[in-house]
Amino acid sequence: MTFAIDIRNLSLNYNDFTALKDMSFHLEGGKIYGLLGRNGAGKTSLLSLLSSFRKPSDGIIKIAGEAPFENANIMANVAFIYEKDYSDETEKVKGMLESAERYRPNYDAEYADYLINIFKLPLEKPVNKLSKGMQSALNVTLGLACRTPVTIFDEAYLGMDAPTREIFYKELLADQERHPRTIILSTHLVSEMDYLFDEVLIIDKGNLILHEEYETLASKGASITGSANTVDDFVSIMTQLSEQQLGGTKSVMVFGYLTEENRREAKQKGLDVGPISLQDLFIHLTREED
Ligand SMILES: Nc1ncnc2c1ncn2[C@@H]1O[C@H](COP(=O)(O)OP(=O)(O)OP(=O)(O)O)[C@@H](O)[C@H]1O
Repeated sequence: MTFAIDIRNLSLNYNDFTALKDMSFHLEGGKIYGLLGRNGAGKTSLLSLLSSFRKPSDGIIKIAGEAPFENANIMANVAFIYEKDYSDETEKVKGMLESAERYRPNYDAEYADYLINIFKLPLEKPVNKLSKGMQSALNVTLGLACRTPVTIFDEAYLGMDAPTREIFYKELLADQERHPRTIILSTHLVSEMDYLFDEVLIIDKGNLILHEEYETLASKGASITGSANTVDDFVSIMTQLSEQQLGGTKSVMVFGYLTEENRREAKQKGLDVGPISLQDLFIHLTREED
């Protein structure tokens, strides 16, 4: 089951500080959405609104056509997985799984056992005695096994080592294939996780500055390299993200779709056209002006 998400003119204020500004977007659901932004951009603020942890200051949130705040029907179908403080959590891993099974209608106990096994989590250990990475693996296990129509992972990998993160990514893709839902992943590990995303949203200082399909985005930028004058001439009408020059050779990153004709022209002029990564785009789109 997948739920669509509709956000219209959404704002969130913390007293006199505006964390989210007049944000609007639509997620049709059934996909993996990557949510990117610099520190303090507003990712957790947005996700906590979607998860009904907070009420918007202004604007409308609709999940499956309904406002989620204090709406038990919607809240049971949205899971928000984030780095919780488990220092006082004396419940055993086993007990946490049992609570999830009681509360979440789509919970798959067999799949949870499988994940506990591959993450090597001890069922009989109290949660506050687990290492940080193990606590994250438990969170991810609950997030995946609950199979909620909207599942939100807010930097859920924190503390996990690289092999454990790999297991998480692999399981996420495999389970999404079997049981498509609306998954939102907020992350700073852009180059490590970009292949997971169907669509990408970038937030900067409380504004949504980009929402694109990952495939479109990947073809939307390019690096143009060659002799400085020729490069300057070629990119003069394009949106330029950054440039580097070494002697007479220059490389400019541009944002925007290059047509077949553009590419032919570049080739004729002896210019190299290379891809740019989502990480490059992200860095340049959210760079502070000097
Ligand atoms: N409870 C709060 N009271 C006041 N300001 C807050 C509160 N929570 C967040 N903020 C502010 O709102 C802005 C957005 O914070 P948020 O946690 O949503 O950012 P983020 O994109 O998740 O950042 P990070 O990547 O560092 O986790 C920041 O300037 C932050 O200081």
